[in-house]
Amino acid sequence: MSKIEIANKANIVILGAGSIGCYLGGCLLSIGANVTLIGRARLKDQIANGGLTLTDWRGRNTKLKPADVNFTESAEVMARADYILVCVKSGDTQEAASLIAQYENSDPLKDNPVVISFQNGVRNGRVLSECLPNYTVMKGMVPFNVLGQGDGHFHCGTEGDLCIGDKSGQAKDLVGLLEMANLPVKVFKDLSSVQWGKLLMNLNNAVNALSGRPLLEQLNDSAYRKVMAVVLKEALATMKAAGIEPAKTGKVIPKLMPYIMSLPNFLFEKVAAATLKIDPQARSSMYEDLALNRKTEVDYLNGEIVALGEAHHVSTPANTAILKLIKAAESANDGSPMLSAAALQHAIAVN
Ligand SMILES: NC(=O)C1=CN([C@@H]2O[C@H](COP(=O)(O)OP(=O)(O)OC[C@H]3O[C@@H](n4cnc5c(N)ncnc54)[C@H](OP(=O)(O)O)[C@@H]3O)[C@@H](O)[C@H]2O)C=CC1
Ligand SMILES: CC(C)(CO)C(=O)C(=O)O
Repeated sequence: MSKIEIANKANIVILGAGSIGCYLGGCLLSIGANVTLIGRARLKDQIANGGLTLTDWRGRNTKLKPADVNFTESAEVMARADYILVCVKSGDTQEAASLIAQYENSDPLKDNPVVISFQNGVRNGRVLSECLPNYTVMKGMVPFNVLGQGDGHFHCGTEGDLCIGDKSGQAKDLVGLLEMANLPVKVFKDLSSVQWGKLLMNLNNAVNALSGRPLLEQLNDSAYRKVMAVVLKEALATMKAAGIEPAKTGKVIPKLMPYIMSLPNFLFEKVAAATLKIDPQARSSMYEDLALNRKTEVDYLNGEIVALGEAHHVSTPANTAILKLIKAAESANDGSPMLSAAALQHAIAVN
């Protein structure tokens, strides 16, 4: 079967059309794949008015007309899906799973759809599997950053290949389509170590959100990096105690990450020049959550490290402090607190 035939055949549903959902779904739509986005009215209206625009740091500039984007608020389309890409925030996974379950065995001629979690954190795949025992559930990992720019425009500001844990080859058609849409995919038998590796990178989400700075500016500041070095050291210690081996998901091997973060600027620039392909405007998804007064995923990122530390008797004061600062920012409902690196160092007791 040709890729175009596959494109016409596989029925792909994106559950949670936000930054990642619209970007993945929009890229797939741009090659003619059969995709429906399930999301909220506010985005439906934006897309109905001006369509969907996808840009990236390499110069992608894809514009989809309103009529070319199948966007719905109704979950009913899942009854006919071959693939469901779960792109909601971690706190909404349980509800997403319940919605999917409502359409179990809808089509007597087809198997239940393959469900793939394209979410951060290490729990979502498990939550979906537990709620959907009669489905094939796969873990996915999105390495790049996507930020909504308003008016149905989503910009991808960093590089990296998508990853999928697929031991049965059932994601083959989807992988073919993603690659055709210029979204390269690495397929693994088991994605757990990749997810723990990505979690290490995502520990910067909170620091970035608290700083209120673009990622590049924050990472180029040695004082913010010093905070990250401590956060990462703690995380690596908890993982070691738990027998978890995080995979390298960026260009640096995990155990070197705290050392790279501790380098002075002139050395960091040399070492990181090849690794920091970050658009000057890119920010973490947690920054976006604070800016839009939404609940963040901190419980599934730094909170995961705190929980792992508790379970394995490793103290995690820096991650605990960061977790508290994010919770305080969530309660304040006033966007990023724009904390200086000195304030963060003080909070996590770095001297
Ligand atoms: N943005 C990024 O750069 C990256 C994000 N990720 C991960 O990807 C996942 C998605 O993140 P992101 O795209 O930023 O999140 P967004 O908040 O931008 O998108 C999720 C969307 O799903 C909607 N939603 C939630 N539940 C439902 C539902 N039951 N039915 C329909 N729509 C629903 C949300 O609406 P509402 O807000 O109203 O609930 C929101 O619009 C997260 O786990 C994140 O960590 C990974 C790599 C990079
Ligand atoms: C791509 C990255 C690491 C950017 O911070 C991310 O996963 C996020 O923003 O949630």
